[in-house]
Amino acid sequence: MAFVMDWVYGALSFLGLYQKSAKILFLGLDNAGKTTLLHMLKDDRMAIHQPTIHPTMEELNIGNIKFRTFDLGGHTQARRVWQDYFTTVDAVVFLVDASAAWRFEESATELQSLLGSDELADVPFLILGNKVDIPEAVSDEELRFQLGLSGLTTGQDGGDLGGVRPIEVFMCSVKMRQGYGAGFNWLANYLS
Ligand SMILES: Nc1nc2c(ncn2[C@@H]2O[C@H](COP(=O)(O)OP(=O)(O)OP(=O)(O)O)[C@@H](O)[C@H]2O)c(=O)[nH]1
Ligand SMILES: [Mg+2]
Repeated sequence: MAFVMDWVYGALSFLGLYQKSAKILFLGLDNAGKTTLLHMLKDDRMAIHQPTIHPTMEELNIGNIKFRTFDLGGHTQARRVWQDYFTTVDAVVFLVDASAAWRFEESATELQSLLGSDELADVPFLILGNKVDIPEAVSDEELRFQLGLSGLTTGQDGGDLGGVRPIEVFMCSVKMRQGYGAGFNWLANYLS
């Protein structure tokens, strides 16, 4: 909880300087935890959600800063509309269920196609390996390897990359309120 609040205030002071509203897409396969994360950020509680069928826009208004988040469904048919949301995106948060090894290949395919998209060429990607509370969840290194990200990530310290597109993996458990705060803190470094 403290971590999330740290992120909120950290990101706010950062974004506040620039009077910006950030448009953030939450993407990833169905069942990865996108809607759960969004509502944890919004309401700070774990709610049960139906699979997302229709794209949902949520505005997180904190202070005078507006975060516009787009939660898109992850099942195969819903993925077709992802690209309709790519214009003027400030960041992509891509969730992966780190405990579902049988879906890593499918997840890697979707992620690599997003990374290769012209419209998202300069957009920072925060990749969250979710559900580390489940014993079957793989390690950070294993997930990077499975997603084809070995050697492509830019470092968790959030430093200046001299124009290289920021990509990083953070392991987390939305359920346990762990790990994603650090990920958003990292991302805030690259929202200008
Ligand atoms: N154990 C565990 N379960 C989680 C965690 N985060 C989400 N879940 C569960 O994962 C399931 C799917 O979560 P959703 O948030 O609906 O997933 P989604 O990515 O929005 O899925 P779609 O809307 O179908 O694309 C739910 O049963 C959540 O309770 C976590 O950190 N740990
Ligand atoms: Mg959903």
